[in-house]
Amino acid sequence: MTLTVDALNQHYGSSHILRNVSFAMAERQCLAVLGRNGAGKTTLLRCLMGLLPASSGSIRYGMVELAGLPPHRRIRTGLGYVPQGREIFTNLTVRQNVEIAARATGAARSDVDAAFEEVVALFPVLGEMRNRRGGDLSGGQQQQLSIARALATRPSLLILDEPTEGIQPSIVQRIEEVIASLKQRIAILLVEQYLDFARSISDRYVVLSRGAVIESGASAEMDHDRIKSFVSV
Ligand SMILES: Nc1ncnc2c1ncn2[C@@H]1O[C@H](COP(=O)(O)OP(=O)(O)OP(=O)(O)O)[C@@H](O)[C@H]1O
Repeated sequence: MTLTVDALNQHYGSSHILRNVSFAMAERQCLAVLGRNGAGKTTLLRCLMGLLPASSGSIRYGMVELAGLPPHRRIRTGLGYVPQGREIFTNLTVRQNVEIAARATGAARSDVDAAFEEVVALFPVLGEMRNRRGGDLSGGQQQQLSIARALATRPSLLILDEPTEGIQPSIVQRIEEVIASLKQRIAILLVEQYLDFARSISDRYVVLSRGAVIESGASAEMDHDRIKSFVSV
């Protein structure tokens, strides 16, 4: 299914944050969203998920208009979300975190077991830690759990907000491998500070600056130095 964002605007009070943001991404495509801190990337993702109300504009996924739908309905249409800062349930076990996500999409018990085994195949550490509380995991393990939880809803479009931010290098590599392995099976919308990874994994990119799309194109044709000048502080 195609995601089509058209003339999306968002305000925090009187601050106009997203300004007529428009882009489209095809089924199974990977889109990198680039931009400096404060450019509006997280705000864009939260609007896509329905966690923040957009002021105007359209977000269509396939035939469904998402604008106005609550987050759980967007998840049912196929959107999965890995928020910045992970936001796992710290008092629940690893297994319960995944289970809650799987059940949110109406999965039966056997599907929940299958969903858990699938994410353990991607992130073996989560199998070893299945009975630990989320809050007792390291930051990198929590990030893996956050990705696992999003995958347990079986998304056709996975939206990730800086999944490798502040994570130790060995785990960054595992996370990058998993994202790469998902590519071409599902669509991926990735906010990523590491330009090299963003460029290598994505098919297309958009650059946000002060809440507006100022550049977009095919990642293979990305001019590294030019884009770097847009995204570095
Ligand atoms: N709750 C809020 N109330 C008011 N303004 C906000 C709020 N959250 C974010 N903003 C402002 O909206 C703008 C966009 O922020 P956003 O977090 O979307 O940027 P970002 O590109 O994701 O940056 P970062 O990489 O730092 O997360 C910033 O100017 C920020 O100060």
